[in-house]
Amino acid sequence: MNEAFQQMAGRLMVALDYPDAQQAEQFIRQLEGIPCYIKVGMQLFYSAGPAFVEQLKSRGYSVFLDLKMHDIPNTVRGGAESITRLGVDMFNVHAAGGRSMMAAARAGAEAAISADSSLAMPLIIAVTQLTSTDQATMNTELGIPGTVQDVVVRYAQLTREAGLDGVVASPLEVPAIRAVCGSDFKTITPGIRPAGSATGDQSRVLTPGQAIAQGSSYIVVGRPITAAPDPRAAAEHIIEEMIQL
Ligand SMILES: O=C(O)c1cc(=O)[nH]c(=O)n1[C@@H]1O[C@H](COP(=O)(O)O)[C@@H](O)[C@H]1O
Repeated sequence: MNEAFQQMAGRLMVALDYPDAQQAEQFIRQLEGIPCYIKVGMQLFYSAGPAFVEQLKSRGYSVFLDLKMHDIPNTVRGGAESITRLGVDMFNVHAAGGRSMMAAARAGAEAAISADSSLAMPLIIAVTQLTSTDQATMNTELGIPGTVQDVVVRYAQLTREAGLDGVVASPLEVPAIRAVCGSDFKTITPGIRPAGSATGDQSRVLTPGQAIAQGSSYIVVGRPITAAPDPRAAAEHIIEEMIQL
């Protein structure tokens, strides 16, 4: 495993969308030695709980806890404080909760850090428009007018003004986000589909190489790795593609 591979592996977030700790653990063992980021989402967290996250951290993994908080500011503040105590590297909220809700997430994380100086400040990220949402759904079902790209950029600006570190968006929108929010503002991009793989419920997709070429800070990949006949080979193939572009 050369240096370029190791560095790029750190920009691959593998979504551990499994029903329980045992199945998640079996999968992780197949990726042993690949220094990728691990994303724990609702399915696994609601089943395996904080203990599983703490165990990943004690084994040296970088962990993105994807619980997409969206609630009143006081509740999100408390949630962010509890999440930060788990020692995760990144967590997220919905930008649709608004500026004060996002600022409350930051305040909660800061409260946890000031109570325990052994903790590091996690990156706090806001979801703009889910990558499963297409233009028609956003306009008609959600009642939000305009293009997806314009709405995503507006949410990204609001996220930045609220003091958060970056957004979740499709890789398609990354150049527009970077143009407005700058290159230090993180872009976390799911909606990744290697050429020829099933899109499933995702709408706004690009390949791993295209996403890196667009400027994504991190790409999030679930089923193209977890459902592959050989997950380790699938992950390695994706990292090689990321390096080449
Ligand atoms: O916040 C996320 O991670 C997220 C936001 C979004 O807009 N779209 C999205 O797919 N995700 C997550 O990214 C992962 C994508 O998984 P796959 O579609 O299987 O590659 C899932 O765990 C989703 O929960």
